[in-house]
Amino acid sequence: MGLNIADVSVVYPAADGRPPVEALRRIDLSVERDDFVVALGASGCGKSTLLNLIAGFLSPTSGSIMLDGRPVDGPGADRSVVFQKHALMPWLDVIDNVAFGLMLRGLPEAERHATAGRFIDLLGLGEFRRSKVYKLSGGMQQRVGIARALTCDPRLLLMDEPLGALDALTREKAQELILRIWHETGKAVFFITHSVEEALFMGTRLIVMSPRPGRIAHRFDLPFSRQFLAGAPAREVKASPEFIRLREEVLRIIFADEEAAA
Ligand SMILES: Nc1ncnc2c1ncn2[C@@H]1O[C@H](COP(=O)(O)OP(=O)(O)OP(=O)(O)O)[C@@H](O)[C@H]1O
Repeated sequence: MGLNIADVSVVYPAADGRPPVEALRRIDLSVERDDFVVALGASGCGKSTLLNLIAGFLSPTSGSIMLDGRPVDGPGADRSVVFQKHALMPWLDVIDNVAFGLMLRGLPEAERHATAGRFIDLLGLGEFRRSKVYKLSGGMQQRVGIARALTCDPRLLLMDEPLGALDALTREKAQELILRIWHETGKAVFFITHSVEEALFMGTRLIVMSPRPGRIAHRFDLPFSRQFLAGAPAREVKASPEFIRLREEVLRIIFADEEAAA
């Protein structure tokens, strides 16, 4: 069970005089419950295309995508997406932003506020429930976006560079928070980042993609998030010899792709 992507290719058709783009070629990937799969790779290697396929925003040109044994043929409540730009509604307060998906499902206010409140507390935003989101910092707004995604109780959380716009310190704190929440809620996660350090720290599995055509070029099983969740300080994990060795190995792969593309 879980997500199963089998032999998936995507070709964007020719448009406006531009030739077709083979964005993904023959992708095989499974994401099980409790997996935290991170996708990393040079710009244009198809990471967002892959996420959009899983979200059901896009259909594959060939191949199949199954979630819990059923074909993915459009967006669904079993998947939630968190983007770098959080697309919150600035005129609503935190709780109504977080409860928005539940409102669309027709749940009564008391019920949706009770559920939303649990995730607001989990994300450390309890005292800001009634604040308008435009008054919050970028990091807090991103936490509102994550709480909103979790409130819909998806099987799979899809995150497209969710921390890319945050400053370094807030980003590290947010990484740790997301790992704790992942651990507590047992969600499967598919996470895109451009940061090698973030990818290594957060994933249980890492796929490194290569461009033209987009494909999975390398796969790694990672121990670091579990070391952190078992009590090791994050900076200590990120400074360990094994972490640094893998970081250099992955950086070499990505630099080689960037140079080949230049
Ligand atoms: N709607 C589209 N029509 C045509 N080509 C597209 C479309 N969307 C993406 N592409 C092309 O498909 C390839 C993969 O794009 P995609 O955005 O999935 O890569 P990415 O790895 O997410 O890139 P980045 O890291 O820059 O966000 C790129 O060559 C891109 O230009």
